[in-house]
Amino acid sequence: MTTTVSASGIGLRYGGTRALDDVSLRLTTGVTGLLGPNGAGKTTLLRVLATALPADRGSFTVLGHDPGTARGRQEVRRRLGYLPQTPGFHPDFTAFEFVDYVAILKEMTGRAARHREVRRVLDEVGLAEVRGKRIRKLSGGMRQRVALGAALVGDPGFLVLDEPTVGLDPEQRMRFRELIAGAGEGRTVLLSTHQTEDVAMLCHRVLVMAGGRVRFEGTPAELTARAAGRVWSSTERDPGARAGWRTGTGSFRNVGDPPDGAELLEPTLEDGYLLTLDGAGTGAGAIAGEGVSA
Ligand SMILES: Nc1ncnc2c1ncn2[C@@H]1O[C@H](COP(=O)(O)OP(=O)(O)OP(=O)(O)O)[C@@H](O)[C@H]1O
Repeated sequence: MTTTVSASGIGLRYGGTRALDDVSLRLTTGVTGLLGPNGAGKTTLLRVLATALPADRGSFTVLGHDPGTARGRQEVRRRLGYLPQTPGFHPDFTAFEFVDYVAILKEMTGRAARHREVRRVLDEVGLAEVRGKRIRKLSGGMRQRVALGAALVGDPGFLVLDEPTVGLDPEQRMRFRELIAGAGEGRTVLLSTHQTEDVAMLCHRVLVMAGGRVRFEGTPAELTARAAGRVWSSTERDPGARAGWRTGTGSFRNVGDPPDGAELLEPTLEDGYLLTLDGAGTGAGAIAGEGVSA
């Protein structure tokens, strides 16, 4: 598959904090998931790729354009849709007014064509009926859809979504996943999330970051396969497990290095993710702390 976005050796520090450390990646058309614990550098990476924050070192290209030059940056921005972690809504705007405002910022100056585009994206995210409602009157799920609609203005080839499903209930999340999957048809989408199910259900590729570095890049199946033979069931908590918890059936589910003769279980993507963090030497404490119950 053709590479649409590629980055090489990206580094960025905030004072003494190394937020990105030699990050290289390649994206192709479709939805790529970006997983990582709090503070891994996900938002920083997305902001760099969205040209909202300049990196200290390294380079990247988006759809053949190099944002290292003023001209290239403008070309990248024209092809970019960005849904930030906290979209800056004005709550008294209607959904239509907000998306229209974003369309103006995206250089759409012709009023009639712009309004057609605003109606098109609000339709695409299923908000045609409520486009005249004020944003403060909309549910959290609808607000996120307004933000996605705004990101889709101008039909961008590269869509950057920073934790768009956070705080949504399961039904809204499912609805949002459908929209992201639709948006990923023919587009390059980079989706930062803490939800491993988002990645398992939506993504054709996944990146795992920890401590500012990319720790894994591959398919969801390859990430899951990292936990093959490393998840097992036991009646008592296994002290050798990296993480273990009592499940609803009363038995323990353990992740780590199983003892001989252990009853192995089918791994999930989350197991592969946890073991990847453990291998990175950055997540072991968190994994044990969160996962183990006596
Ligand atoms: N504006 C800032 N000034 C100083 N340090 C920052 C700033 N933004 C982020 N950091 C630090 O940089 C590191 C990476 O943060 P970043 O927000 O990119 O991580 P993240 O993976 O998106 O985390 P989360 O999942 O919590 O959103 C963290 O150590 C964070 O505390």
